[in-house]
Amino acid sequence: MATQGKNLSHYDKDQLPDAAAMRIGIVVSEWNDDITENLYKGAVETLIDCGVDQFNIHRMNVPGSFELIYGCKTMQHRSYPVVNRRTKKPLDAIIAIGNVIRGETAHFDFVCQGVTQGIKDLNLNKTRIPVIFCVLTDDTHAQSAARSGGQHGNKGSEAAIAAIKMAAIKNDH
Ligand SMILES: Nc1c(NC[C@H](O)[C@H](O)[C@H](O)CO)[nH]c(=O)[nH]c1=O
Ligand SMILES: CC(=O)[C@@H](O)COP(=O)(O)O
Repeated sequence: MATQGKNLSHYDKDQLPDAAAMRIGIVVSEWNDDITENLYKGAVETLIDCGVDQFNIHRMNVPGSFELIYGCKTMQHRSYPVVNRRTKKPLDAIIAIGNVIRGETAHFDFVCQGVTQGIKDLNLNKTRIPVIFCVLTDDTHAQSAARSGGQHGNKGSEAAIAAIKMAAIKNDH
């Protein structure tokens, strides 16, 4: 089902695992920040609505979507200082937030392919911390706006739900 057939912000809290003790990292690209900030807002609001403590949500900014790979890897390996200094416990999941909009050249295709493959690879490494793909790859700004708090909901909210579900899988195995 394409996004047009569903609302990205719809979820049922009663169907989710307990997220009260979860620690979530969010890496945010600064390219198209009008879109990525809305995605971040949607993700944080949903995480808190589902029981995640706001002090257990850790943010990192990177220049563009291609740098999401390095930023998420840094968080995974716990070298990032923001990870809970007191408990020194690793994160339970990471959300990668970006927005790539097609331009005049093939750069769009290479950035999208690179980020997709890079984030896929991060889900295969030894840290076992899942990285959620919250990268809008659209032909127009209007499509991105519709998916970051517009008529189709907010992909940031969808990513927050995925992060909670995957964190539970990580912690149960
Ligand atoms: N055109 C977009 C980019 N391009 C920048 C790359 O992501 C990267 O930062 C640069 O190539 C340096 O390594 N990034 C986006 O996130 N969105 C775009 O639309
Ligand atoms: C995805 C991009 O890097 C793209 O927005 C850059 O635009 P252009 O292809 O016109 O240089």
